[in-house]
Amino acid sequence: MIQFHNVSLAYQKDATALDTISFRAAKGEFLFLTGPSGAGKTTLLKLIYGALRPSRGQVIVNGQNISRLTPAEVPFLRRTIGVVFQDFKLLPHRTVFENVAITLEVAGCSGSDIGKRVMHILRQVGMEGKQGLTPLRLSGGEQQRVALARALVNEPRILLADEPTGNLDEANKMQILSIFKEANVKGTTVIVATHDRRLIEQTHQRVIVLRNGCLVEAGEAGHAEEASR
Ligand SMILES: Nc1ncnc2c1ncn2[C@@H]1O[C@H](COP(=O)(O)OP(=O)(O)OP(=O)(O)O)[C@@H](O)[C@H]1O
Repeated sequence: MIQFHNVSLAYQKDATALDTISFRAAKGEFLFLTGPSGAGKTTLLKLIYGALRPSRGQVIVNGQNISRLTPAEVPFLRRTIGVVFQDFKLLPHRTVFENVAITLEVAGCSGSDIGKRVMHILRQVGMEGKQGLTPLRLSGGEQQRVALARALVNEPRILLADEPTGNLDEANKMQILSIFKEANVKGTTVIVATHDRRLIEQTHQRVIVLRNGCLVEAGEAGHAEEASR
């Protein structure tokens, strides 16, 4: 499902953010991406959803080579990937409902379908009753849940989450983690970038460790045969 072959990424000449990274994530796998600040976690996620193209090597997502996608093909790739950004990227003047509905509107769903699905996912993340508020009236943790709802509402094939529990207390962290697990059980491939060692230890999932742009540990592939397809 996701394959990196000797991938390097330099934002500028002589400033390598990722250096010769190779790994595979199988369909339906759940893995953590960790490493110190500046190690390259966000950069790696950006390569998966086509926001960056590798300077060298190949990134293959859903069987497509990211470097070969035309600008018109990128939105189709993105519709299969839900992303929870580190800074949430919620639209400040739209309501919670509208922020989540956007994913479905872009995918061309009908109005009544959108209403049902948005309310269902808002219930799942514990945000029912707050659908009419704008993000500025929400706490950091609530904004994080809305970002998660927006990423999951279209039942993506891949979920990428960048520090998704940063602002949360322990109880809320566990709730978010259980939402990830539920999506994963339904078949979504989940990649979570985090500094949170406790979160990683509690879940016993595969861990990829980056340091200074290099992959220093890739864990065990959960579904090796599927990964090689
Ligand atoms: N847009 C950019 N232009 C230039 N350099 C960048 C850019 N974005 C990131 N970098 C550099 O690339 C390296 C990797 O950054 P990245 O954001 O991927 O790290 P990270 O592991 O996600 O860090 P954090 O845990 O702090 O979010 C860092 O040295 C960073 O300074």
